[in-house]
Amino acid sequence: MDPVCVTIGFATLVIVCMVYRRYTGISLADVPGPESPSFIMGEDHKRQRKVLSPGFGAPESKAFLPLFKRCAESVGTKVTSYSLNAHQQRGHPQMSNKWVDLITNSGVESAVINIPAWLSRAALDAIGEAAFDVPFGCIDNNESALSRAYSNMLTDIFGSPSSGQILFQEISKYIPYRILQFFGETSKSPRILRVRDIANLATSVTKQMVKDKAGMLFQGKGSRDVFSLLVNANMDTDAKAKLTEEELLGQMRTLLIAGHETTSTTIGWALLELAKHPKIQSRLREEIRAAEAVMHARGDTEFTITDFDAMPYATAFIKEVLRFYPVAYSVYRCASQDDILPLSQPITTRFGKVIHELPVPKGTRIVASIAAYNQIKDLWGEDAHVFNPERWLNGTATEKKATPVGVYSNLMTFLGGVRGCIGWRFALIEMQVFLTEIVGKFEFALTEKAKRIRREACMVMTPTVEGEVEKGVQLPLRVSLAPRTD
Ligand code: HEM
Repeated sequence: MDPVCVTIGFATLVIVCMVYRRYTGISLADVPGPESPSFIMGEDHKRQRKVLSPGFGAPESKAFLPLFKRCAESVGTKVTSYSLNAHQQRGHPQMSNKWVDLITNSGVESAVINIPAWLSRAALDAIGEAAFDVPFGCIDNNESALSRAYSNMLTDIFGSPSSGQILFQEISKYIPYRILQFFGETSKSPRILRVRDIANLATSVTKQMVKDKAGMLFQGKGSRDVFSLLVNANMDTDAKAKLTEEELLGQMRTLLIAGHETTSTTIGWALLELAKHPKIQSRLREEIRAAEAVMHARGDTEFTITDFDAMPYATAFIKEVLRFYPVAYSVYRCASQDDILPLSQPITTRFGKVIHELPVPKGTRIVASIAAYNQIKDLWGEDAHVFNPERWLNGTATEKKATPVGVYSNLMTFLGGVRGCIGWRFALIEMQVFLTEIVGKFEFALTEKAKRIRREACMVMTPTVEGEVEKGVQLPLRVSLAPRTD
């Protein structure tokens, strides 16, 4: 079916459809926990979303800019615009500083770095501090329990399922939930064991954080992290709408997962495109350098959101990365009621009938492809299948769409409607900060393995190497220090 058909009326679908709890089997729900917003439906979802929203507004997300910068860059960054707590003021070696060490110790002025292994930990540190005000220290210690638990998590659990596993997922919808739950709790399958380990660790980490947080908030010491805002919003909510402790834990576990793997993987794909396209890389770096010069001229040492907004090429590049690599490539829904979906363009069925609307009977399971929508030629131009940031500058992608969708730039990457990504601003700022920091400092080139990178569908679109899929997430790029003329 033409992708247009899949996506027409997408926004309507999002509103009328519910997350189909068991579509992907029990394992998915068990990672963030059944009480997480991703798996809650209807009124409960509305209630949870209302309490969570104050933590993700534009000012709240912007306030994390210095923190993201610190997680991306080197020791002892001077934090200016956001008053960090004692943990956060403590400078510790961060990602790009460690890369400089690897390059200088290599003896050949460049090093092959497996990018996701670093970005995932840096993003985990960022979400730890931004969402919970807790320094996880994953960049410093890749042997920490959290680093180990999340390393290769998605490929281990969802990557390359066997025929038997696909069959099981399919028939699981006919198995009563309690039996599935029992299976989840007792199975010795390596994938289910992995889910149980992560779920247990996430529960114990989040429980401890809730305990610490409750104590601090009780003493009036809460800060501006998302969880403090969440707990405060929950306190102000009337009794009926309040979240239970289980729900609070579910929220935190969801943020841990939704908030780091998505953003770090997107940044990884961005670096791959830069390695593939040296001209795009140079142009982006030139714009970063020019913006640095402006920033230094006014006596600042850090970019502000206004600086990022004044970088048209960087903005176009990030939009193109989000279009070309929507890491959450599909969403899964089940119609909660009969509906009829109007089509903006008629389609011809297999039997030659031209139809202008699609009937969607209650119970229909829908896999809506975000990746397909983001490459519709009618919307993005004839070269929609090509990575080309220029489309955002020359008008192909910037024209006002007849049916605007999504929360950002008509892209479906963060979805839209009542279940759209709550963390999209947060993700965008994190990407701006990480990319300007690392592209300003480092140059990226392809390695032989990077020429064999494939998109692995494991809930998040992750990079693996063709012929080495069993090794999990890999994106080895050759990294050297970017030349400076100033
Ligand atoms: C590039 C980065 C990201 C992408 C592409 C992305 C994409 C998405 C998508 C497509 C959904 C809808 C999933 C569905 O309904 O099946 C979603 C939901 C969600 N995202 Fe994101 N996300 C990103 C980053 C983040 C970050 C940084 C956070 C938090 C700090 C976050 C928190 C959430 C939450 C809590 C939900 C569930 C919302 C709800 O059901 O009400 N995401 N995201």
